Order: sequence, then structure tokens, then C-alpha cells
Amino acid sequence: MDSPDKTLEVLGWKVHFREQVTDEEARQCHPVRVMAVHRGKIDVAGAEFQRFISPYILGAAPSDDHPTVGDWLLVDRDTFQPIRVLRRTSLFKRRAPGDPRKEQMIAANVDTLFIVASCNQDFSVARLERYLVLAREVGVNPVVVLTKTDLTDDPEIFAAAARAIEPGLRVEAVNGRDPDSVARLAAWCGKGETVALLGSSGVGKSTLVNTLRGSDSIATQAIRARDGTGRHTTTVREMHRLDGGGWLLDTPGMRELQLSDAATGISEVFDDFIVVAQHCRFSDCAHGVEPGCAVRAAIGEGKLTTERFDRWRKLAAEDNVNPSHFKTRAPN
Ligand SMILES: Nc1nc2c(ncn2[C@@H]2O[C@H](COP(=O)(O)OP(=O)(O)OP(=O)(O)O)[C@@H](O)[C@H]2O)c(=O)[nH]1
Ligand SMILES: [Zn+2]
Repeated sequence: MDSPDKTLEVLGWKVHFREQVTDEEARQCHPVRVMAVHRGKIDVAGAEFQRFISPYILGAAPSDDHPTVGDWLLVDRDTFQPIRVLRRTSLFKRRAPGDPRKEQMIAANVDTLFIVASCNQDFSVARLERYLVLAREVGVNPVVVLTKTDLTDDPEIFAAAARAIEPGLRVEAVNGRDPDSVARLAAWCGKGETVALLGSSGVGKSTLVNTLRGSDSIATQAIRARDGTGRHTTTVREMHRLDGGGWLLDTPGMRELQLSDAATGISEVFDDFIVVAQHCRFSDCAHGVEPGCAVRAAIGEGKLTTERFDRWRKLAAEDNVNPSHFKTRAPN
């Protein structure tokens, strides 16, 4: 597969996937992307076709990878039987409702995660930090999107607070209803790029999706009018085409995602604390009243802030799967 087909590129085919395909597989298989997952069948698109096929990989154990929306899959050229799932760039998953031991896959191969918040009283740095931790865990590039700029006199105050969370964090402020304003997000929504959105209820995710899609096909209004709760529900797991040539993954589970075992993500978002804490006198320092605490010292010198320290501690405490990661070194 030396020159990936243009059609595949439109679907999001990248070097990362092409490199995984052996010469023999290239002769015997088609790479296809899972566009939608239905009960008992998946909708896949390849270089010159789109069709429903069986989701079952012959000989796969229940614990093996099975295809989810966004996945790249190799299928037999003649039978369209799925052969294997290509290694993902990112995977959103959650504990299965009703069975915490099981994991449920939500979406694969998302390039960019739009973390959506609004420029009003709902804005919360702590919440943004939680979503950033999640993005790190999943392996997607996070972009903070601040909506409702038209409802505030000074969106820059919100943007500055978001940018202060970590160096280099991309923050874009938009009026979600205005296509010209939402065009700021075009860089991440171009040909073959896959995006997903996260954010709390009412921040403007559906509005943004509609503007990005250039249509009103995820109609907030109709659903709202019917159930009156203001809740918007998407019922199928599928990829949606964006105006700019990209893809949007907006599956039901996506919006309900919670932080679960975000240990790795927390240490990346708070790596400045982790680095300083390595200089605490005691390896199990709780950064409270211990003598020789480097974290307290850095806060005293104004190098670290109390606000972030509190958020770090809070997030770490919530991570009940692996509470020990608040300590910065493994116990000897
Ligand atoms: N003025 C203004 N209103 C907006 C903007 N974005 C969204 N809204 C409005 O805010 C309300 C909530 O927007 P939605 O797009 O439904 O929010 P959501 O995040 O999808 O909410 P859930 O479906 O509950 O998750 C709607 O009345 C939108 O019209 C914006 O940028 N400016
Ligand atoms: Zn300490």
C-alpha cells in the first residue's frame, strides 16, 4: 500500500494505519472504516464502496478487539469477512452500565477532542481540567472551545483562564450559532480529520455540531419540543460528515463519559506538581504539614498556586481506582 487511495484519505486513512498492513494483507484485504454500528451489523466504507457487513471476526475471543465506530478494519476482498481491527490512535471507552468489570467501547480513532464550555456562570476551570485528564487518557489532542461569546462583554477573560491551565493548550472562543465564528475550528475539521465533543449539558454542543455540519440535521429543537427536558439524545453510533471534509463522532456514550481511572492523565495535566513533589523530603509526602515539603515551599514562593494544588488533590482523591498516584513515587 504505497500510495493510499485518495478516497481512503478522505475517510481518515493515515500512515499510522497503512504501516500496520502487511504485503499479504494488502493483496487479500480491503481496509474499511466503521461508519456506523447497528445491532448485529456494521456499516463500513472503503475505497470504492460502502456496505453493511457482519461485525464478527472469525476466531476472536470475547475479550479480543471487536470493531467499534471509527475503527479501521481489514476485510477479506471476496467475502467481506472482517479479518482484524487495526491498532487505534485513540479509544474512548467506559465501564459498561450494570457491569463495572466490563468495558464498553464508544469511539475509536478520534484525532481531536473539542472540550466545550460556555462563557457564563457555568464556566469551571476544575471541570475543564477533568476533561483534559480524560483527553490524555484516551490519547486525543484536546482543544478547548468556549461558546456563547456573544453573551459576554469579555470572552477573553474566560479564554485566558482556560489557557492558564497548561502551557500550549489550544483555546478557541466562538459564537456557536455563527458559522463565521465557528470557522475558527476549521483547522481540526478538514479532510479526513475526526473530531468528538465533550462538555456538560447546555454548553452548546448540539449547536456547534449543527453549525459544523452546515445543516440542522441533528435537530435540537425537534427533540426538545417533544420531551421538554432540554436533553438531546443521539441514538445511533455513527460518523457524521462535516462541512469541511472531516468527521464527527457523536455517539450516545460520548456525552456521558466520566473520569474513571485517570491516573496517567492526572500526572500529565499536573506534571509541574509531580516534578516539584519529587523534591519533598518524604517519598510519601501528603504535601500537608510534613517537614521539607517542596510543594508547600513552591506554593509559598508563588511558583505553584494553591488553587491548582487543591484541584490536583481533589482529582487525585476522586480517582479511587488507583488512589496511590497522588504520591509521586512508588512505595519502596
Ligand atoms: N447566544 C448563544 N447561544 C448559544 C450558543 N451556543 C448554544 N447556545 C444556546 O444554548 C442552548 C443550549 O445549547 P445546546 O447546543 O443544546 O447545548 P448542548 O451542550 O448540546 O446541551 P445537551 O444536549 O443538554 O448536552 C440552546 O438554547 C442554544 O441555542 C452561543 O454560542 N451563543
Ligand atoms: Zn510534599
